[in-house]
Amino acid sequence: LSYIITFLLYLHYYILFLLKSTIKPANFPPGPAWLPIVGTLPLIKKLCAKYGSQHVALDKLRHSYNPDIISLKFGSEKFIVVFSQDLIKDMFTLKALQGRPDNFFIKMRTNGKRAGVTMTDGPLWYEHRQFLIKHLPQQHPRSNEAEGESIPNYRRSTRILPMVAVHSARSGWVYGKLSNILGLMSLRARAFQITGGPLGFFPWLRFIAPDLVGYTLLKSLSDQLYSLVNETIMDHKERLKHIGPGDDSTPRDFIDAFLLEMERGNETYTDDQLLAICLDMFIAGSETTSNTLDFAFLNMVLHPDVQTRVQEQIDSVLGPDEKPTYALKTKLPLVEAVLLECQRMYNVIPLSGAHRATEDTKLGGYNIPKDTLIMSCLYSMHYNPDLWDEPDKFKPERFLNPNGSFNYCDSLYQFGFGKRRCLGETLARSFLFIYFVGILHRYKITTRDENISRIPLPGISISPRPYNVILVPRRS
Ligand code: HEM
Repeated sequence: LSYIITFLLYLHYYILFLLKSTIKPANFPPGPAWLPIVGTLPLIKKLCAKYGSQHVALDKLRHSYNPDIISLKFGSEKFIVVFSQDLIKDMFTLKALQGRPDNFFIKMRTNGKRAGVTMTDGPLWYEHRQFLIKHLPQQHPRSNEAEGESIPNYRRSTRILPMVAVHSARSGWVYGKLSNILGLMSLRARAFQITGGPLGFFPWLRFIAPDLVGYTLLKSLSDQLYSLVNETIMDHKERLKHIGPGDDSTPRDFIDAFLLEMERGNETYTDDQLLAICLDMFIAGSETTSNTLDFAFLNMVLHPDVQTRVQEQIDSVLGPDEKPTYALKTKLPLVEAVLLECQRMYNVIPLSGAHRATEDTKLGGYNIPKDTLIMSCLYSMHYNPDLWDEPDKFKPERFLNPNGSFNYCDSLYQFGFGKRRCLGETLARSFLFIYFVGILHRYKITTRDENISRIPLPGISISPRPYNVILVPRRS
């Protein structure tokens, strides 16, 4: 009898627990009902299947609740998604909303530890973000190499950009070791949505269906990245053995600078933290930059008239044998306008990485309890007809004044905003500019493919569906 009573008691508590998990906090933003255990996961999965991607699904869903802000629940994690420019700005600037989530999916990148910059918060994040900004090159150090790039190589080059950022070795050295890892990174970007999916909320699924939930892929990627970055760090350590710790003039790159700081005894500067930062750079900077450039070339194929105008402007400032540099930016306003319009229409991170409330706070008049996760749907903002005239149309001229000069616009948040704004922004912008100009200077890009899709492939970062192009050299 005592067994039965114990069982019934447990069952009672379990049912109470299940019921409690469906109750929303007071004055929480509106959203779909929460089911026990899974929350709103099944609904979002269904909407993703219907609309093809998470950002479009959420953009549609908001109209049934509040077009500016909605709430969701994935497993036990409470999520808020914001859509209007005002609330997105608040999310990026309110001090209480600058934390990062701390779940299994996120910690898998760093061998189960909370380390690095992109997914940490508090004093560790602040200190290391500042250090990284100080030691990152603000432009591609070998920008002139773009001039010699062939189309097949530009993707590879942009994808190793993060390695170039932390490590000053010749790119050729890095290329040789990276091809497999770059392939895995693409698979990772396609296999997951920005929220991490079921693996983030139900980590035990990795024991039941490791392939299905993406665990095998993530493990293989993090093992290979770890080994590559570790090898690079070991090379740096070997060299620094012969150099005194007090010698500030020696750092060749970010890794050197970090190792010297370790030698000075600064205790948050550890091997794990250095590895994690290098991995962060790969994950944050690789697919984002190369996919942005892919979209830019896609738009040149789709809009040959714009391509011709861009080439005319490039030819007016760059001789046939000259190499592009980032300094040309002010002389090529149309190039800037085209690149920004591509980033508006095909923002590679349409749902920005999640922030976490570090204390109870308010957003848009609603209560946001501590540890709630918040994402901004940049896609909705970049297609908001109140901010953009005919947002579905490719119109680079929206970034130009009537006299053809560049027209700044403050409603484009492709790099985020506020204290967590992308710290690779300048590097990425210089890369995009130099490769875009370098390739259009040399080639006319056309296609015979009549069925090029404008609908991106979904994932953590979106990318164009594969398309065929013909490259016609512009000079013999
Ligand atoms: C076109 C290319 C890129 C785009 C569109 C992009 C976009 C973004 C966005 C939207 C964020 C999130 C801001 C937030 O959560 O509030 C971010 C963060 C970040 N990005 Fe980028 N990024 C790009 C390239 C790069 C590159 C090349 C690097 C480094 C080499 C980089 C490093 C980072 C880092 C470290 C963070 C985290 C900052 C933090 O949490 O403090 N990104 N990026």
